[in-house]
Amino acid sequence: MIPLRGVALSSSASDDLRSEQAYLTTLYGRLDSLRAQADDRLRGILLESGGTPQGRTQREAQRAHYAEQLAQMNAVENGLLFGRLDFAGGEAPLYIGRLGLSAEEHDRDPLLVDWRAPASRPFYLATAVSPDGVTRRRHLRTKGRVLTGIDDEVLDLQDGAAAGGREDVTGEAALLAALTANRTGRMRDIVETIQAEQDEVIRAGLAGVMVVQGGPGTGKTAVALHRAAYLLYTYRQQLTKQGVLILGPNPTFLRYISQVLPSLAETGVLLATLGDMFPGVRARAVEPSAAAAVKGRLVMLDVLAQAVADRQTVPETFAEVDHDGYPLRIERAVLEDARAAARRSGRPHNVARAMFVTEAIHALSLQIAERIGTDPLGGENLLSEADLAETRRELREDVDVQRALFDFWPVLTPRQVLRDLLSDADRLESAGAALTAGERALLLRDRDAKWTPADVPLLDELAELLGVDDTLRAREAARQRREAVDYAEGVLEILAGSRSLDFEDQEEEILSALDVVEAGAFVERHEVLDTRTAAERAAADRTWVFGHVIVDEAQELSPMAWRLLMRRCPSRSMTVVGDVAQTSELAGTTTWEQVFEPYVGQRWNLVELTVNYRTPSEVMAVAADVLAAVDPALEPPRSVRSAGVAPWSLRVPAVALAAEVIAAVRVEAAEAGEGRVGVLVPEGREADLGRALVEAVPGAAVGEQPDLLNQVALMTVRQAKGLEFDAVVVVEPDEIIAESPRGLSDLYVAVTRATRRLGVLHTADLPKVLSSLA
Ligand SMILES: Nc1ncnc2c1ncn2[C@@H]1O[C@H](COP(=O)(O)OP(=O)(O)OP(=O)(O)O)[C@@H](O)[C@H]1O
Repeated sequence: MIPLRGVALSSSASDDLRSEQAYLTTLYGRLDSLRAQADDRLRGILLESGGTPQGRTQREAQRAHYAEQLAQMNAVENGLLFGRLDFAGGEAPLYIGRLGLSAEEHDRDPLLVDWRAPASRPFYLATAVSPDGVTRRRHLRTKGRVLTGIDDEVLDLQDGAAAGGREDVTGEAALLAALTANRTGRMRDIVETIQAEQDEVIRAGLAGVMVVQGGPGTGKTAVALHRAAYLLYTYRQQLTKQGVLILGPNPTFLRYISQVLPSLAETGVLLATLGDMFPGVRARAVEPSAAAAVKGRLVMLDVLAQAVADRQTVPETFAEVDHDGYPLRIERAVLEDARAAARRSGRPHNVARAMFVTEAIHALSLQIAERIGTDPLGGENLLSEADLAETRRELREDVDVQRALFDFWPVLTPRQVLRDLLSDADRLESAGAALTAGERALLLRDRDAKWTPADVPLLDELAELLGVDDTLRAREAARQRREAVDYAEGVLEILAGSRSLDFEDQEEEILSALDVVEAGAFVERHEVLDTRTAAERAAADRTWVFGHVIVDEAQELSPMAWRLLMRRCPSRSMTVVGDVAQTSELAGTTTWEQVFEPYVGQRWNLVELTVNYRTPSEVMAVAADVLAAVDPALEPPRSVRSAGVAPWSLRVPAVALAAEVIAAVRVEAAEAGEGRVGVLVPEGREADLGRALVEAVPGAAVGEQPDLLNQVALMTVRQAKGLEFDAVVVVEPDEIIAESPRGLSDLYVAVTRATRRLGVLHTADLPKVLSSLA
């Protein structure tokens, strides 16, 4: 590192700084002029109006293009340039940054190469042993538009060894600076210091399922996000249209990672939790994990199919309706036949309904024919085919008949079926024969209970089982269009009216809007163009098929949740990152084979990340004991650094626990300085300790969605999934273990959240797995 101030610089170092600063200034100059150009063009487009529908579509596409360009250029204002490669043999150096820039359009020698371009790859991969033609890798540090420092790595075996460079990391100084910086409550991008094993994952091809297994802190989340940016850059056309989905474990986590893609100038990605995956539902309620576990099992497929079948009913013996002044008996057998025919069609419930109605009406029309058309002389029925058709039409239009048939085979929505099922013990018993009585009891809840994330795959499955009757959809679309045309006719009438006022004393014929356009065409011209991005449209459409799906903390997803995701990604172009040692959810997985075998057989790739960038070695030594208890076969990831601070534990009297938590938070907050402190507690203590903490430390973040921007946040381990803090205080580890059959994994998650300091507060004996802290 060459500091700018404080230490006298050698003349060559200060020359370097001066010339790199000059280059940086040139880059910003170019960025400014491109930004001004895009801004001008955008303004021009916004001022235009009218034109043909095609013209408007083109204009809209241009508007979106320039708006995106501007957003991208604004996003890279900070950290535009961060690297330089020098090559052997006098080749011109390459500058690497967040965006590609050329002096002129289509210039072959770029001023700045996008970090995702193939040419940038040696910046992440070249080593002294395998330099790939690179003689020097330079990290350039900037603040705003000012260069603040330079780190050089000479990729020469001898010089590298002399400088004590490590072979296992690239850009060591820049990496350590990033890893030891205070946390801010928002994840930062790692584009300047991506490591070789991470780069392999980020730049893997688009096709197929790639599973990235790695212990805590190995950068799985970071890699997943950078991979999204890489894929969007490399396969832009395809992915901009279809969109990329990133699924994270909870809203707090999504907020935590929300800045990373925008800082990489990518915004077209849908970030969602499982609870967001059914449009119109924001499933946020918390339920006992045992209930979620039942909902996550594939046995629910039978339960749901039966719940739908149970809505297709028949009367005990018959039902009677009034038709055309006569009582009409609808026999059980008629409905049974109609039901059997509709079920045999194999169509979803709402689609098969039309067949049920047709069959029932056909049978009823024969019944009527028998009553009124029987030939007293014993000949053929007196009603002609046309009479029968007329009878069927009358039956079809008879509101009483319609209502009766609706009751026996109603149009259903997923929400209605699931709500009815989960709030009615009888329905549950009937549909849930495949469950035990205990499991059914776990599912039973109030009718007005709020949706939980585990409900979402069930809603999605029901949507498949129920289907949408296209004739109903077409009827609704036709109705909307009729309304629009009526409205347009109204508008055109007003125009016609104004003509007679304005021009009544003029001789020549003046064409009004009404003369040149009929209402239908008028509607077409004024239909609103869908200007939403693929991500926005995908969020609103349950059947949207994504170009690529990235799943984080994937070990937590249940088999039912995987079904939902696979439906959203029939191409199976997926990146799945997780750690089977950290699984908390009872319905989650502890082996990846189990997840993918049913969908892709053996056709998935497993990549492992092995270096822990988050947790220092002192903390990781504690975590390794916990991991050994989870599964002795699992290897802890290797810490890339030590923090020089020993983890601590403190036994406190039970009555003083809250006071001790507060005291520990104060000490840790002082130690953390600008950094963040996380207090991780058992679920059973969250409310009480949260209350006590907020009273003593105003502004501390607690509750369902703690705001991580606060310096101190208290939460359960489940909420802390994927997060990190400079200092972590784990409270009552034995209770964390006891709270769940996966309690040891939860404790493993808890002790691996710290980037610097770890402390444990306990009132009972320390659990054996933490005995190294005693
Ligand atoms: N190459 C890198 N350069 C700089 N920082 C990195 C790098 N790789 C990872 N990190 C940092 O290490 C920390 C851990 O990364 P991340 O959260 O992605 O790990 P993870 O594997 O998802 O962990 P967990 O399984 O605990 O959720 C983050 O602060 C991340 O920014």
